[in-house]
Amino acid sequence: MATSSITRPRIVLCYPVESRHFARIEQQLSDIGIDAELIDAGQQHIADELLQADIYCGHAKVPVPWPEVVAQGRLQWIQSSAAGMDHCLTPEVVASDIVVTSASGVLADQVAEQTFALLFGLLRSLPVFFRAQQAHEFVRLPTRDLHRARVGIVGFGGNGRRLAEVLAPFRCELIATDLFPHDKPETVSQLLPAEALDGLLPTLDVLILTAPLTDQTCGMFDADRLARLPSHALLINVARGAIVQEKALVEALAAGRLAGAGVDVTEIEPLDPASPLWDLPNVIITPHVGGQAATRIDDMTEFFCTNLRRFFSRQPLRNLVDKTLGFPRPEDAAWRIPGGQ
Ligand SMILES: NC(=O)c1ccc[n+]([C@@H]2O[C@H](COP(=O)([O-])OP(=O)(O)OC[C@H]3O[C@@H](n4cnc5c(N)ncnc54)[C@H](O)[C@@H]3O)[C@@H](O)[C@H]2O)c1
Ligand SMILES: O=C(O)[C@H](O)CO
Repeated sequence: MATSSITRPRIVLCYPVESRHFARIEQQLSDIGIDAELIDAGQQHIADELLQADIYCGHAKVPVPWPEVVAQGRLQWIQSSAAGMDHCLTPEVVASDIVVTSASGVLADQVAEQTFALLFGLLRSLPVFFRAQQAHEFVRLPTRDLHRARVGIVGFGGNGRRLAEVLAPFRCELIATDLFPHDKPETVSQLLPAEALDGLLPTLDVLILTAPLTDQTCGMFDADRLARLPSHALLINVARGAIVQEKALVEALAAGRLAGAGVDVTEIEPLDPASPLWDLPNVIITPHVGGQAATRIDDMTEFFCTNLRRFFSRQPLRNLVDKTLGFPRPEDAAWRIPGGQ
């Protein structure tokens, strides 16, 4: 882990903090006796600021000159304000000594609510009813329930676990798969290894994706895998678009081999206005807003404060990213500690 022996650390923030978040971080530093230079970079100055930063907390999707920043040798720690590390783990960062921590699970409440909205929107046929409403038509058709449904969750980290807590009271059966299938909570009937996925798919009514985008998950839902789902199944993707091959998804939905999809994320964002996904009647698209609810900045700031305290007292950081895996190992994940403290 990086050392905390910097004389006057320069901490650069690049996520949309308001003055109260800035003040909260200053207070945290003062509480632990650290005299630091705290800078709210904003996106315009991020490149210049990062060249002189010891610690960075923010999004990696901003134009960061990572090769120069890494070559400068000053940056010790990146606290990503995103859970997904796909924009942060550049080859230079991976090869460097820079410690990287993610926001895994930090946005779990927000993502669970988004998933809930997409799932119930599809189960209760809201796309059909919205269109009928616009046409002033009183259309009635059968709707579906969540209770008694079998719901698969792929990726059982911070988001998957919180989602299971939110859905369990509906008395559906929840079955999760994970690369590290440990610590099974009571919310799920089974926590299976990732390899069990293909056997699970034909038994599901709903499939929810909450895994990170990695070499292993990229494109993993191709036509063959989608075809394993029953034709009445619904697919919800609140993870990363590239986990699902969009062309295969469109074909499966259009042919009725899949009943519906709710996607907060797409292969390319923004989604191309010409994409056939827009016009499918059984699809709800939201523009990658799952983790964007207003409360996220408060939650992110609290999490950064926790890790700042741990960094300067040389305790292991929460959500330390295993750069080879592309996400934190379960033993370092914030979800293992209530409140992530
Ligand atoms: N829609 C949004 O706005 C939004 C918000 C936050 C996160 N995300 C996405 O959701 C992902 C998950 O977020 P999180 O906070 O739960 O992260 P996390 O790191 O806490 O959890 C990811 C889990 O997926 C598991 N996993 C990895 N590879 C797998 C595989 N091949 N099969 C099954 N499981 C696998 C990991 O072991 C881990 O338990 C992020 O990586 C990010 O891409 C999207
Ligand atoms: O990964 C995340 O936290 C969200 O998708 C925002 O990038």
